[in-house]
Amino acid sequence: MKKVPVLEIFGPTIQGEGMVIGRKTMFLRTGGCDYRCSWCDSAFTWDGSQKPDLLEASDIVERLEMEGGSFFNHVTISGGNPALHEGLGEVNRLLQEKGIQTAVETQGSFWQEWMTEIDDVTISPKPPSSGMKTNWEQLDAYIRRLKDRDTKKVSLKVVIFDDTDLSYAADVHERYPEVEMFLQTGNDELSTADDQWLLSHLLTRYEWLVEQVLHANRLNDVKVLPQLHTLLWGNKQGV
Ligand SMILES: C[S@@+](CC[C@H](N)C(=O)[O-])C[C@H]1O[C@@H](n2cnc3c(N)ncnc32)[C@H](O)[C@@H]1O
Ligand SMILES: Nc1nc2[nH]cc(C(=O)O)c2c(=O)[nH]1
Ligand code: SF4
Ligand SMILES: [Mg+2]
Repeated sequence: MKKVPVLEIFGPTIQGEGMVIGRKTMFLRTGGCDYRCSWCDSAFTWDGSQKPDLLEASDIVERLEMEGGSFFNHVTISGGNPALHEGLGEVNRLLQEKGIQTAVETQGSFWQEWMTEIDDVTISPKPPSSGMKTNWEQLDAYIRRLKDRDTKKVSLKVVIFDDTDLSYAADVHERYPEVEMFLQTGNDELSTADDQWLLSHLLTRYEWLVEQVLHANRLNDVKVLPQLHTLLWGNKQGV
């Protein structure tokens, strides 16, 4: 079995973003990413500042159960880019065998067959402010393979920092009108420890984003969200 580089396991907490926002969940965060987003809030997964543990699927599930006890039935797999790791297929299988639902967060740049088995897939293509480029044909194929699954769901989530990002989000929405779409406030203050100040700063940015969407006729069928966990706990890791 292929081992998985694990950066952190934490929870239960609430899912702070996107399609299952507010849901009680555990987090499994893998190490390594094929992107280098300028504003990545999880750069510790790829910049060498923190070292992952290489773990077997059964050990990962054991650690989730040690951390979460009997207080969870949902696990969110994030990173880094979890889609770099074949071994997560076995983790997903073991969790679902126990009746635990699964979600994944990925930018959609790498494919794994286990992706089709995940209950809630969030694909988060990166807008111009990130400095990354979208491969549209690759994204087309990704969404095609995920959107017609029976009881399992897929959504798109674009983080917005400025007007150019908004226009990119409208392009994404027009290309995949049938996929549920979320716009998320970008956090441009990743190093402050002043939670009260950050809260009001991010709420102001959320209000700006809402205003923009209200007046954008290419964005009539989207949901606009803040990162709830950042409002509650600031830039703290592992929450
Ligand atoms: C850290 S990424 C890990 C999963 C995957 N690499 C991805 O980008 O989708 C998880 C989510 O956090 C978002 N994110 C990263 N940095 C952010 C920031 N500074 N403000 C708001 N959202 C951010 C990403 O766009 C993504 O939707
Ligand atoms: N509570 C909480 N919700 C989240 N949603 C997406 C996260 C991520 O880093 O992928 C995240 C996270 O790190 N914490
Ligand atoms: S794709 Fe995700 S983890 Fe990778 S650099 Fe961008 S935000 Fe960070
Ligand atoms: Mg995060």
